[in-house]
Amino acid sequence: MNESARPATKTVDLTRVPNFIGGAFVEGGGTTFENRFPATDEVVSVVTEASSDDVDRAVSAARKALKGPWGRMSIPERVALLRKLADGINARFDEFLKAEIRDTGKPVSLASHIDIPRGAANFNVFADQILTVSTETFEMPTPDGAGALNYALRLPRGVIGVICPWNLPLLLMTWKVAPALACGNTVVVKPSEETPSTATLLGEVMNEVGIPEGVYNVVHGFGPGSTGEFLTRHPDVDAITFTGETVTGEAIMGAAAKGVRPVSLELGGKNPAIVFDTADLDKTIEGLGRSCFANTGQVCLGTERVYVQRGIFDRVAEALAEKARAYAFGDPFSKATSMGPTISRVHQKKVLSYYEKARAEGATVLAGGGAPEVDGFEKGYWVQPTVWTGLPESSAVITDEIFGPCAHLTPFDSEEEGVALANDSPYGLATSIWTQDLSQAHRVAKQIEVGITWVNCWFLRDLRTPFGGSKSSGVGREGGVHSLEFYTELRNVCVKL
Ligand SMILES: NC(=O)c1ccc[n+]([C@@H]2O[C@H](COP(=O)([O-])OP(=O)(O)OC[C@H]3O[C@@H](n4cnc5c(N)ncnc54)[C@H](O)[C@@H]3O)[C@@H](O)[C@H]2O)c1
Ligand SMILES: O=C/C=C/C=C(\O)C(=O)O
Repeated sequence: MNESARPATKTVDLTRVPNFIGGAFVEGGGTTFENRFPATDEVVSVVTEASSDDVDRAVSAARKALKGPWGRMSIPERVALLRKLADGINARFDEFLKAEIRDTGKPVSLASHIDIPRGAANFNVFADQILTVSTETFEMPTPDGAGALNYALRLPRGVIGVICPWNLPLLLMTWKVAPALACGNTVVVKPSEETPSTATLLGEVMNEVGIPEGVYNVVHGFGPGSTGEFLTRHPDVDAITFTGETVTGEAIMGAAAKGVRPVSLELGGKNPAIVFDTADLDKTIEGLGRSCFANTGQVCLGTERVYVQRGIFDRVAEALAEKARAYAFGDPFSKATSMGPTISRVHQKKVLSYYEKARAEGATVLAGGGAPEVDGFEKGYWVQPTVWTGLPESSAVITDEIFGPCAHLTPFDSEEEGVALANDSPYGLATSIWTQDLSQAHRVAKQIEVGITWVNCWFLRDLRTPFGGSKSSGVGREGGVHSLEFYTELRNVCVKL
């Protein structure tokens, strides 16, 4: 037991979700708002919104922690605590799992294999990374012949504002918090208003393992005119890392400009898949089935545009439609359920509005196109996995990020045409290329204007690799040493010998 560990606080009451500031759970000074279970529309908790003063207290607690034991810890001491955090989440796996499912409605089969394991693993990934990172030195000659030595110091940036989305709440939050802490920073986290629970529960684990108070803080609320904006405009926040919609990223980049704070932005996408006629059809359909429909299509790396070489178009279209029809809706806590609802009534209506738009524009609906009736869960925010073809590339269904379980298929003839279609988007986050001609794979991968390209696979993640978007899909890269580049600042020291 870490001697600095404080006794575990009583299990936090997630039916009235508090903020977590300076190591203590506190009611927010703002309003309260409801948190609903997306499968039934039932209110599962009330969340206390942080006020501007609460955000200020959280930033002050984070600043103070930098000057306390945390700021004096060695890298091995921080690493030991990061590993305890991973262990602490795993020790309470079922609590995190239940909280994540209640907030998101995602099936237990998904949350238990992706969200919670990765939410814990991220701490070990960056514990490893920080132990092996090096800096640089240069010897230089000087006129007097004695020379000089230059060496770089890698220092924490300070207080990091962390703003998270609702689609992979724990995973995407610790994807930022883990490297931030590994580098010796402190954080103020603003979870999505849709998914407050797991970030709050992590506060308890922070106390259990002995993370000093103020290192990790959680403030709940919304964006504009609320907690998110209070945080990004707070003058004592040294850097901001954000994952969410592109339009939000633009607002946050603007807020960060005052005080010249660095930002890391992981933003929206409208990801293409390019299927060549040499593709292995079984592997391609398995991969596209996941990339189009996983997490009810609420994955930033997911596919919403599928370009298929004409010779195999009909086979791919029918096989993908069959995949869409095979999903089982139902109780997210049941292992038999393979697709959950969307996150909210608002998002469900957004997705269904595109389904209507496609129908109105004369799309051929190969599968889905509406909302399913789910026995016992009639009030849930359900949408059908949907496959279309026949729309012009100018359709909003093909240009806008829908963030639902839907994809439009377009045939193409030449490789050049396939590449041009895939690149015809202001977004540039991810793509997948399906071909057994690996020369073609390498040639095409170099031309697609995205941050991440998968060949004959999807969402295969080596966490040491650079992760991020090009064009309107982001600024910067996180993952491996790239996260350390964002969460530290390099200082060069030149010593005259
Ligand atoms: N690139 C990636 O790695 C990645 C990963 C997951 C999700 N996303 C994107 O996130 C979006 C879905 O998530 P979302 O709906 O939660 O995104 P969102 O932009 O609506 O909200 C994200 C977070 O930002 C906060 N926020 C909103 N406006 C703000 C403002 N003006 N100032 C400060 N904070 C503000 C929200 O409260 C929330 O916590 C999709 O576009 C998806 O593509 C991207
Ligand atoms: O919805 C977006 C998913 C992002 C996934 C990661 O950031 C990751 O796998 O580290």
